Amino acid sequence: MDINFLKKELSSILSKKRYEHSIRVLETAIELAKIYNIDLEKVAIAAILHDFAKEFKRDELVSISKNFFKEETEDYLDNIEILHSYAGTYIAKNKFNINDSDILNAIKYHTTGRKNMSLIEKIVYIADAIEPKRDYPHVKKIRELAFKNLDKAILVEVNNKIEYLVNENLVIHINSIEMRNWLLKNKLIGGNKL
Ligand SMILES: Nc1ncnc2c1ncn2[C@@H]1O[C@H](COP(=O)(O)OP(=O)(O)O)[C@@H](O)[C@H]1O
Repeated sequence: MDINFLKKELSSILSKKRYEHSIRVLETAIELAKIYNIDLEKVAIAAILHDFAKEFKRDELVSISKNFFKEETEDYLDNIEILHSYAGTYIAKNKFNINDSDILNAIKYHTTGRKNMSLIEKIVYIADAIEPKRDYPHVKKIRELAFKNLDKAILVEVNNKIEYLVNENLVIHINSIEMRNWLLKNKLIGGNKL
């Protein structure tokens, strides 16, 4: 798959701001993929396409979700931030003929994460959270951790995200809770101290 072709397609559909974010996520994901020995092409495709549907209209996101991801999205149809990940997966599969489940899952779970995430899913998830222009409490620490201990970085990130969602009185996607419990339960973080 030609990454430059995907970049061009993306630039024609996204605002400059969101397109540039996607490029930074791509670059960050590639850096991480090199450290963690993950297929660079797969990571690149998932990272460049992760936000393809971010600026789709609500109606379109709801329609794709209802038609193609009915059970997975039925509790979240009013949350377009969640739906764009599913719509992105749909586009990857149907517009770009991507059938690789690693790539499709990395796009699908980039916002919420999930339990039993693969390495490529983790890399795209955390690259989205730590790309160089991200600026929120603890981002520096999460960025440093990502290059040393991916699971620990994700745990700190999801703790942070959950705290934000609670403070804003927003729904927390069940996949994020399950991902957090999974990381803790499997002691993937090597000790409890953060
Ligand atoms: N795990 C989650 N559960 C529920 N809502 C979420 C979750 N993650 C993100 N969101 C929703 O998406 C919004 C943007 O999330 P964020 O990760 O900051 O996206 P962006 O990549 O656009 O910066 C949040 O304000 C929240 O409404």
